[in-house]
Amino acid sequence: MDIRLGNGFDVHAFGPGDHVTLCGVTVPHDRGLVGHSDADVGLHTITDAIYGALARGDIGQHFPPSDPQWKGTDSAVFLRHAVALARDLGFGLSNIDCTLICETPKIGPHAPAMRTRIAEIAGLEQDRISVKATTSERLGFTGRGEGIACLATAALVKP
Ligand SMILES: Nc1ccn([C@@H]2O[C@H](COP(=O)(O)O)[C@@H](O)[C@H]2O)c(=O)n1
Ligand SMILES: C[C@@]1(CO)OP(=O)(O)OP(=O)(O)OC[C@H]1O
Repeated sequence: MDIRLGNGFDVHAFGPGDHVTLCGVTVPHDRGLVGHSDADVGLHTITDAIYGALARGDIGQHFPPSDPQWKGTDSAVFLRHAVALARDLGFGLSNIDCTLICETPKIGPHAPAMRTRIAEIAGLEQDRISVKATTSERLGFTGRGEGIACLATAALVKP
């Protein structure tokens, strides 16, 4: 059995808006997230973790921020691409663990919907997907409420 682990990390800054999109779920908020795509920092991080496990670059190499065709794109497109690449290389996803880092919005109430949405996009059972959150105790850029950071790990298995 061939087991691969990958990690991901991403950050998006807050900007004007009335919601954020996190792990495929719309969360009402007093600000939005700035990005070339829909700025879904959760899905970007998970996507990068899968590319990392496969040693196939990162999200910006597959979907360059300079390319206008990705403007405003639903980040499900990126995650589906990474999962399909894994399958093409003979790997299945074993599990995903993701931690969102922000003071606000509160993630806990939305975590079940986020797990459901990631499961739909990735074609994986919900009990193989974890969405967690932490503040940074008001320290640093996340602590000052300047943006949201995310960490993720993905495990891939080739039988
Ligand atoms: N944006 C967030 C941040 C945290 N949580 C939940 O609160 C718990 C306590 O956070 P600390 O940073 O004080 O450890 C954390 O374990 C999460 O359950 C959240 O839902 N949304
Ligand atoms: C998702 C992409 C798509 O162009 O753009 P952004 O939404 O800006 O996100 P980021 O994580 O900064 O960069 C990766 C890009 O691939």
